[in-house]
Amino acid sequence: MRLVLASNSPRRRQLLSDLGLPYEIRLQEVDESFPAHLVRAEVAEYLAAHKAEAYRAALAPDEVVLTADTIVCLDDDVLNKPADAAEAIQMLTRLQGRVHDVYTGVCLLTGEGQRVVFSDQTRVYFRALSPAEIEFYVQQYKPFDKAGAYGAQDWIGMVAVTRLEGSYFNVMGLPVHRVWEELVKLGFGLNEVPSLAAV
Ligand SMILES: Cc1cn([C@H]2C[C@H](O)[C@@H](COP(=O)(O)OP(=O)(O)OP(=O)(O)O)O2)c(=O)[nH]c1=O
Repeated sequence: MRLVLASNSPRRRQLLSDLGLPYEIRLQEVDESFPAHLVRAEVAEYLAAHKAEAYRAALAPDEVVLTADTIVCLDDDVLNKPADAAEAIQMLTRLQGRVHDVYTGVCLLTGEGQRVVFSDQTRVYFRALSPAEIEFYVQQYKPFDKAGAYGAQDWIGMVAVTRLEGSYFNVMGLPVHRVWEELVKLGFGLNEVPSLAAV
């Protein structure tokens, strides 16, 4: 089986590399809109599965494509990527001092048509941030490629996140523990992970 990662996200590439399984990148433009009636956990799974469908026709029988989508949920709202600095500041002003949930949906689709879709939830606690801290973060880090306008792995993660319930890697964009578990079921294994001596 050969693994294909269909993702533009540098965090997902890094996490999958750290997991140790060899993979190839494949990319195609996919629309990221979703039906309004879906509830939170369903949105991430829907988008991950929707992304995978774009690759189905071109998959070789021995390939499995991995797609994912991360969303940030606050109250009843889904926060996607901010369009500009003003929207990023607005999102972070809402998130500061609050608890929110991050969902990452993942789809694994094999060339033979087997499809596994799952999602993971992490609860993230933010302490109160000052307007100056929020503005500093947005100006310096320009988090426009990140759901909810923040990266738990960068400066704001250090100064704002006081507590996590669930997987940290899930917040970064890939619930690697679940990905590993499902890939093992599909036939991947330790024999594909290079030993430390060989790295
Ligand atoms: C909440 C949070 C999100 N993110 C990132 C993960 C995702 O890359 C991004 C959410 O956008 P996604 O639409 O999930 O992913 P993407 O468009 O970057 O990549 P692709 O669709 O090609 O796979 O936000 C962080 O890096 N850190 C965080 O703490």
